Amino acid sequence: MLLEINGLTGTPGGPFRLEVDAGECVVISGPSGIGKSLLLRMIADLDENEGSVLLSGASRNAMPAPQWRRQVTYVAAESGWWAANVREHMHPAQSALPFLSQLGLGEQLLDASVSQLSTGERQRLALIRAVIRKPRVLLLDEPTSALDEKTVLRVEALLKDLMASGTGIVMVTHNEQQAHRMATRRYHMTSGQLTEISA
Ligand SMILES: Nc1ncnc2c1ncn2[C@@H]1O[C@H](COP(=O)(O)OP(=O)(O)OP(=O)(O)O)[C@@H](O)[C@H]1O
Repeated sequence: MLLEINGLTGTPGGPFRLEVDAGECVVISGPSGIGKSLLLRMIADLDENEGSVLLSGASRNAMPAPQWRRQVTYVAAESGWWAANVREHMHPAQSALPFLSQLGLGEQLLDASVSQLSTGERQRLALIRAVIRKPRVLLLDEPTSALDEKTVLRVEALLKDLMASGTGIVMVTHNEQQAHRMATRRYHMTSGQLTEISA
């Protein structure tokens, strides 16, 4: 098993149990404000939590937090940027090029100022920024909420490529059609609990 979560508890409730195999996309849906983002943040160890989280059998507790987050990467619905230009966030910038093209973004965006990006550009660039670091698990929070339908499908195609190469994905989405297209397994979140539903 790629990611094994047991007894995870924190602000959004729990104990949560969740397993994600290599190449899987586990979709979590549920009412607004129920704690879906907080659950993803707990898995990435960004907020206080307790419980067992294993990556290929290795405990999260046995590695420094930056190393964990590099392998199990949270991509927020609204991304934070720490430098003025896009390029400064892409390491190495060259590796972003094929993804820019796949997601319908021009190369010149690498030299754009973050403050001038459209919401949809920022959303796709935040995903690319995460993907080029080759995480083993992606925790995606509403990854296409700002995108038009055609671009949503481009992002989904990229995610399916990543799944085919063994990446595990946990995705929070309110988009029912997207859940249907992407999910290998689905959960519904209600107050403090996850219930498996049919994919
Ligand atoms: N750091 C925090 N500590 C305590 N409560 C928080 C914290 N951050 C958010 N909350 C609250 O916890 C609840 C769950 O927030 P969360 O963002 O996880 O919801 P969500 O299910 O992802 O909602 P949406 O679908 O609207 O994005 C909200 O009521 C929110 O205000």
